[in-house]
Amino acid sequence: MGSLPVPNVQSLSAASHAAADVPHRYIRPDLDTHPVAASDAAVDIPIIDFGRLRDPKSHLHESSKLHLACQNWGFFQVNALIPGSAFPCAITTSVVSCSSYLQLINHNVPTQVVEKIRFDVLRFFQLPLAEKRQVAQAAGDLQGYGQLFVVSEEQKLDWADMLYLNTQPDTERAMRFWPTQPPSFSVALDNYSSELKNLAECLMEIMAKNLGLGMDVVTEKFKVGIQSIRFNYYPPCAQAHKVLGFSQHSDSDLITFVLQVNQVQGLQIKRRGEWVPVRAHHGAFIVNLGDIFEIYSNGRYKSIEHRVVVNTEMERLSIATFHSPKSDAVIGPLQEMIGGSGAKYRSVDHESFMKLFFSSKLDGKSFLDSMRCES
Ligand SMILES: O=C(O)CCC(=O)C(=O)O
Ligand SMILES: [Fe+2]
Repeated sequence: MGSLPVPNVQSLSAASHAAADVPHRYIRPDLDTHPVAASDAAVDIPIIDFGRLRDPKSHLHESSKLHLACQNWGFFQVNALIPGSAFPCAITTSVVSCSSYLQLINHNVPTQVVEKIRFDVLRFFQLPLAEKRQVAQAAGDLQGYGQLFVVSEEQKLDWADMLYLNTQPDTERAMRFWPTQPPSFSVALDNYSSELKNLAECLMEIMAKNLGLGMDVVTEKFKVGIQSIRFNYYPPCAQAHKVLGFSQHSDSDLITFVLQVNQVQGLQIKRRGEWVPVRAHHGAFIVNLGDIFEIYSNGRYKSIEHRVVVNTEMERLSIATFHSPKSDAVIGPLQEMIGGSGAKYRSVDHESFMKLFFSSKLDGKSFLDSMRCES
């Protein structure tokens, strides 16, 4: 697997003060042709209360709201702020539905766990390049500091650097890629990883039940087998409107949680042919379903196409946490989901699925399209 070596974008950004300094491999001439909705397009955020989801008296009502939102969009926002507080206290989740997000409030992921990883990742990317390179990707490896999805010398490149690590199970951790600076990074990441795994399993259980699946399927298919975390660093760019921080793609996994580390927006989701900016609240998790969820549900819940734009003045940072089934799982429509219309996707083993994903250039949902059965 692995990715072709490319320049460090943080250094490029520091060196390219004028528009003409941005190398042509990052410039996308067709970017203007993709319509972008006004930045106030994402309004009316419906709220799902996680407490109400767990309360037998209100569960039915809340989970049917969640189901509708998943069916229509498959995009969530998990907000860690309570009104009037300078610090996040309770995690709230919102799901983007047809014209809105949906928020799930009252979820108790400890504030300090979120704040600690946010603080440490900022400190990591502020280190001098030589120090960050202590955990540089090795040739042929996905994990470490560098880039992913670069498969040819011709393709356009993303204006970003990243650090990618396997975090669950412990046996998948390659500690040589875990930063030792700042010194608290590993503990902060370990804590964050466990909390997010629990949160992912909680939400997936409710979603699977909403699809009519029994506890046996939940245990077999919706437990987190593999979790990996990608720290994204998008430096400012003198030609921000001509580059992308992250090419359009859908995630390959079951469910992803994105934490925007600082207050610079940039994530956009595709809705009815238009790119819609996602306004992440401070301390919010943005949750989206990945391709495996779409395949498992035989297309009832869809993964969502998204991309990241960058800023002329300010850096942007995010942490994306991916949850996939166990490595020996079969990735294909669940028997219970196939129904009369037949399987819409092929079944493959998880390893082949991941190899295929990481050896492709990111291009919208084209990877998932390659998994569709001929009709
Ligand atoms: O930076 C973001 O907001 C999104 C990152 C993302 O889509 C990813 O890491 O897969
Ligand atoms: Fe993504």
